[in-house]
Amino acid sequence: MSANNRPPGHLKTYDSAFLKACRREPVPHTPVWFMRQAGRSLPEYLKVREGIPMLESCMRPELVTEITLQPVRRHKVDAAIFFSDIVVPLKAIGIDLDIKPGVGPVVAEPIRTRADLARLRDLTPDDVRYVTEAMGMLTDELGPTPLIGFAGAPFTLASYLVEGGPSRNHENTKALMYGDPQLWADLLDRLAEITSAFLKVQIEAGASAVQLFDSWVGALAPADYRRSVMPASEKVFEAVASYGVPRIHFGVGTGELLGLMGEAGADVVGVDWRVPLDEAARRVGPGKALQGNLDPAVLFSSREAVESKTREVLDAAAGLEGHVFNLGHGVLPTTDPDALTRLVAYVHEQTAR
Ligand SMILES: Cc1c2[nH]c(c1CCC(=O)O)Cc1[nH]c(c(CCC(=O)O)c1C)Cc1[nH]c(c(CCC(=O)O)c1C)Cc1[nH]c(c(C)c1CCC(=O)O)C2
Repeated sequence: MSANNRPPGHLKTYDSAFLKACRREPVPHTPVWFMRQAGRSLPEYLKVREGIPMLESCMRPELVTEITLQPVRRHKVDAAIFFSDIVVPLKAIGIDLDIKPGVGPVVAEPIRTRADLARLRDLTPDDVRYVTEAMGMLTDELGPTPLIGFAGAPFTLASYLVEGGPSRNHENTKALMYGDPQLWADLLDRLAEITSAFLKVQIEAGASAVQLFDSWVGALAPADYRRSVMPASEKVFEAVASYGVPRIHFGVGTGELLGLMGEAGADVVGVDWRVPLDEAARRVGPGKALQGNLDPAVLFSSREAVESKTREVLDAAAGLEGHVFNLGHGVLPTTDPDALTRLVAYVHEQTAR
């Protein structure tokens, strides 16, 4: 895509360290952002969210704008992540679900039969006008700081829909995947359509990059991933390829899947803390940047320990084509926000070129 037909948000942010690292170009310093950087670790977040249910807060553009900007102001991270949730597009097409505090998304009537599939209708931009509106406000406020859009990947969304809520073993999901491969494929294909439409809305509203969260796909063996999940994730990446914005792909416990997750169509592969980044680069192969991968629990230890574990991540990343510093999963709710602010400064200082 040439410079003059890039989406507006992308144009202002094109030369940011974050987008350069995603494109594997030289950077002034290693860019940093944190999954779940907006949220319960920040007192200013708890204050503005008081009395407002999670899903409702995602539908109020002024509030979404404020919450998205909070960690950028406080920590000086190199990118903002849009404040929303992976279940927002499902809610928007009429699925009866809620996000229960301390639990996660809960679906009133799980999707398990062919008849249930009919409840997953297409998502149109009109269904999520509040997203377009919030992103417009945000890209104005953020100026040269990139805004990351995101969506849940088909497998992770299917897990919530089929189980009816969070699950340790994904037994109902796997029962469907192994027991009725055609219904499973049709379900994932439906979710790929919805996810693609949701990402397109965000890119057109000004997102400079998108992240596909396949948080729970690490529960699968590589052969099952390749056969039963990868085609749907590939469809999502393909659907947004022509925009030319970096596509990030992340999951937890995905050491054995990193190569395939890159192959699915990502420009940047997110890595949790279990695989060092140099080893992850060997698994992913050339032509992709990596994102990660400090253990979020490290932030509960001493300042010296945080710095030494961060140094380990930076050393392992030294030979990478492109590196975006992040945690290996989301910020834990009781993290000291000052530890995050110090971490951003430390990575910037250690990698200044
Ligand atoms: C699996 C998943 C979900 N949601 C998301 C994922 C993928 C990322 C991951 O692997 O963690 C993605 C997500 N959810 C949220 C964001 C906002 C942007 C950011 O990263 O700062 C993002 C990117 C806000 C949120 N989403 C949620 C919160 C907490 C709700 C609150 O503050 O009341 C936030 C800030 C709720 C939620 N929503 C979900 C869970 C598991 C929870 C936590 C439940 C709990 O422990 O209370 C589903």
